[in-house]
Amino acid sequence: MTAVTARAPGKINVFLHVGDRMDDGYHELVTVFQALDMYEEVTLRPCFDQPDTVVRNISGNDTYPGLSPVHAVTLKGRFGSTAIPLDHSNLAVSAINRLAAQTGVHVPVEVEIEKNVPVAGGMGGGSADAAAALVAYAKLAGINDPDLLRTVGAELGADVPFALRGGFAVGTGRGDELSPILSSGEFTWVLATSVDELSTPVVYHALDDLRDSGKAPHAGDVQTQLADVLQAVGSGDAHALAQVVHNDMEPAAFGLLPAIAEVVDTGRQAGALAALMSGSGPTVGFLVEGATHALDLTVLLEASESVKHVVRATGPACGAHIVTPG
Ligand SMILES: C[C@@](CO)(OP(=O)(O)O)[C@H](O)COP(=O)(O)OP(=O)(O)OC[C@H]1O[C@@H](n2ccc(N)nc2=O)[C@H](O)[C@@H]1O
Ligand SMILES: Nc1ncnc2c1ncn2[C@@H]1O[C@H](COP(=O)(O)OP(=O)(O)O)[C@@H](O)[C@H]1O
Repeated sequence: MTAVTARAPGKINVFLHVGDRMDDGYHELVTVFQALDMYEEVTLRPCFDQPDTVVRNISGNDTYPGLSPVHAVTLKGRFGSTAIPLDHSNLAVSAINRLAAQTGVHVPVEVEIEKNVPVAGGMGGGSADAAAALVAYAKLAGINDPDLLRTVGAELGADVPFALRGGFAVGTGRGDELSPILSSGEFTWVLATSVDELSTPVVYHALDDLRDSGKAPHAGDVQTQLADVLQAVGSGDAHALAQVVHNDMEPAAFGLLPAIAEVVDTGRQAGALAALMSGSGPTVGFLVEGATHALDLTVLLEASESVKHVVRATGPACGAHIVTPG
């Protein structure tokens, strides 16, 4: 049995409408995801040579009382030096634990995660780690059940089903109920990551507070806006999409981190077709016309003190898939 590598994409929400908080604490979303060609890569190396008696359940929690198939976790890649958990709460480890527990198939592995999506930036890097780990473990363990991967993915996080699917899709419910959208074109983004991080639940709570205190409007009817977004996506025209991108979380995130609004202004003044915070932020995506436009904008954004990295990406990109063996 040889090593298996799978990739899963980061994302930007080109449209993010946040409904009111539901009884389970989650918010009902109507979002349009676009997968970007920045991929997390998860490699699983079987390690049968290590005797079972020394296998430790690195999950060490009550949910998976059995031994975890995961012996070790390492990180690499452009964003691999960022602090993320390497225990049972790592989303790739959690994905493997859940899939092994659900299927009863236990293949001992070492996990390597190559992080190419900015961490805690609203671009779904952790969700992509989970999606890639699910696909890689399924391949290694001979589990041929896409529905099970989707179910386990949704248990791990609302964004995981989209990382599995990729492309363009409307997400409803928690964002995990997906309907694919056809698009005829390719869109180019320049993404400015922040020197600061934002926690997703903190931004959702801040939006609730703004709404409860009357400082932000409660969610209204979304159908017309959504129809416009679907038409723009279908046209493949970046100028058309630029007119309709929208993110309800922006006022909450800008309140928590005013530097995001400054970065948005910098990109707008530099001629971006549109400026849009990705998900719960703080990464800002700028829609551009193509490579030359992207380069000009990159130079200007790199001069901003609030910007950590500037990354170019195009979408739509494909969902989680096996890279090796072919
Ligand atoms: C905001 C979005 C937009 O795509 O993306 P990110 O900014 O995280 O990338 C998502 O809704 C994030 O999805 P994901 O990060 O997978 O969320 P989860 O792990 O399931 O949930 C983390 C927390 O976010 C809040 N949450 C998440 C989804 C949702 N529809 N309503 C919520 O209120 C809840 O407080 C939950 O406890
Ligand atoms: N593989 C992972 N396992 C567990 N946590 C992760 C993983 N990758 C990132 N994180 C953590 O999850 C949180 C959200 O990160 P991430 O998924 O990158 O961003 P976002 O939710 O904003 O799209 C951060 O606290 C980050 O440190």
